Amino acid sequence: MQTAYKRIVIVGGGTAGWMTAVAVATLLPGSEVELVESEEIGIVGVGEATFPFIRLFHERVGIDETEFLRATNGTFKVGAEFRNWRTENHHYFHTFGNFADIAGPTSLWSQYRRVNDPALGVLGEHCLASVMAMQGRFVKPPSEQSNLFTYAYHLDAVLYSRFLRAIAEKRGARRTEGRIVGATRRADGGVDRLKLEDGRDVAGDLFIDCSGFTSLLLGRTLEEPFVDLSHWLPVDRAWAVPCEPSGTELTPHTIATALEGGWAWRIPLTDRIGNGHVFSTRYIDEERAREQLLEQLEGPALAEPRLLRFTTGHRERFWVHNVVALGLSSGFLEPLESTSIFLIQRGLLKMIDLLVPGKQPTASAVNDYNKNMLKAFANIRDFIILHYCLTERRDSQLWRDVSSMELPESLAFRMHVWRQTGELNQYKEDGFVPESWLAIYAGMENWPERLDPVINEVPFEEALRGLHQRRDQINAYVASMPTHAAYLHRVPGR
Ligand SMILES: Cc1cc2nc3c(=O)[nH]c(=O)nc-3n(C[C@H](O)[C@H](O)[C@H](O)COP(=O)(O)OP(=O)(O)OC[C@H]3O[C@@H](n4cnc5c(N)ncnc54)[C@H](O)[C@@H]3O)c2cc1C
Repeated sequence: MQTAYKRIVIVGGGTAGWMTAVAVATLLPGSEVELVESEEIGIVGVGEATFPFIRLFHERVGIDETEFLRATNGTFKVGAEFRNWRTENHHYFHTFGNFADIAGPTSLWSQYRRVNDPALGVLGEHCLASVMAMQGRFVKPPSEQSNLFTYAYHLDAVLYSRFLRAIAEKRGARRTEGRIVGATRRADGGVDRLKLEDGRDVAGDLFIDCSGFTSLLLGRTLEEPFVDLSHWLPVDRAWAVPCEPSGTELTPHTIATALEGGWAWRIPLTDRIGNGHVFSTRYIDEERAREQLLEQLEGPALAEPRLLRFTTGHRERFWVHNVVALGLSSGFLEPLESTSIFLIQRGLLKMIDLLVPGKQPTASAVNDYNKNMLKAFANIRDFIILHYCLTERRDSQLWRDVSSMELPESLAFRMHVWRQTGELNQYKEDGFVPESWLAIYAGMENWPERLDPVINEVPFEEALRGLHQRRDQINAYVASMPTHAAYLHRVPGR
């Protein structure tokens, strides 16, 4: 049985558009799927570091990992390394791993703080995935111990769109080439049909707006207001350029290096390194930002750097009438934690779950969808701001401003609770798990003012021995793993 929306039209063929086409063609059998895109306009073509949710998405839509890695020159990602964020020459890891217990008498971080033994190194050395990143090694978690850590990927964004397109078309999605110049509305305010430049019309029952920053339907046609977040997330430009790999170790993680007016990314693929400098024109001009990026490259540039312009923020609502926006058309919160593709996949699967066959989603279900997406954006917004506001750098205006700015109330409250009580379970929600918040707090050396006395239930010597043992076990396990490059060579067809 098909859903109330027989004809589903997708506007745009970037990562968001083709992911949507695959999901709709696979999970909503009986729907007619048409994707309209303009080759002349092209796609944003960045977005190459991901979040572990991508694996769940691939599983739901039946995408095979080996085929995906081969098609996208993909590599594995266990997290990110943050360089120079707290102070210059300081670095830490935020990986998709755990730190054993995070509350109660055996809380690992609390015992680590309590025993205060310099020989134990930084807290990251007690997290398996972070040690894998530090040593450039990778294996998938054993299936019986999948709670040890999880992983995501780095991918070539252009190849990923192509790969998804081939799958979507094979599963019945139809592609229409053409530039959309407008849309006609129904009596209830929804969209009736798209108008193409050459005079053709594309009619639909449900329109998924994946048109990128132009937000053709939700922004331009329906005029849904934009919530500007640039007072908290001031970056507004990025230079992006691939370069040849230098022959150094293929890291199983992204690197984000803080600079004078923003930060630079390094994303390793099997054939090249993706680089970018995300910056704010309030603090550095475009030319200087371009120079800083080129100075950082570890190998010859493979193209001219490309400039991307954006404003951080999102639409007030994401699903209005018969239009749902996914991807950049719905909003963008800067790429520091690789959350944009995650938000697309999350919104997409939630939308599909609401399209119950034979029923129109109720107004309250749509309302819940909007609230839920708003919350997801707010949580990620807070998590990204955390990386900036804890800085101890005062060497340029960007760092002076972000370290003294007024924070969103939700974040200020969380940070207060952490400092006062060491409580992390308040972070149990979609997206970033408590361990992620702990990784940033620990990495930035931001600790609670006192430790919960309950940890004294464990004798001091026992706690100290336990920490040393765990660290030794992690080191021995990681030493037995292949390097990330060697592991990738085992992917068939490489
Ligand atoms: C600097 C930067 C770095 C990023 N890094 C990451 C990252 O590491 N990880 C991550 O998860 N995300 C990242 N993102 C976000 C990520 O790039 C996007 O979420 C992802 O690529 C999806 O883009 P999209 O499909 O929404 O838009 P686009 O790729 O821009 O696609 C828009 C589509 O709409 C079509 N279109 C637009 N107007 C018309 C028209 N008038 N007629 C017909 N067709 C039209 C275009 O042709 C295109 O096909 C980054 C973004 C930026 C800007």
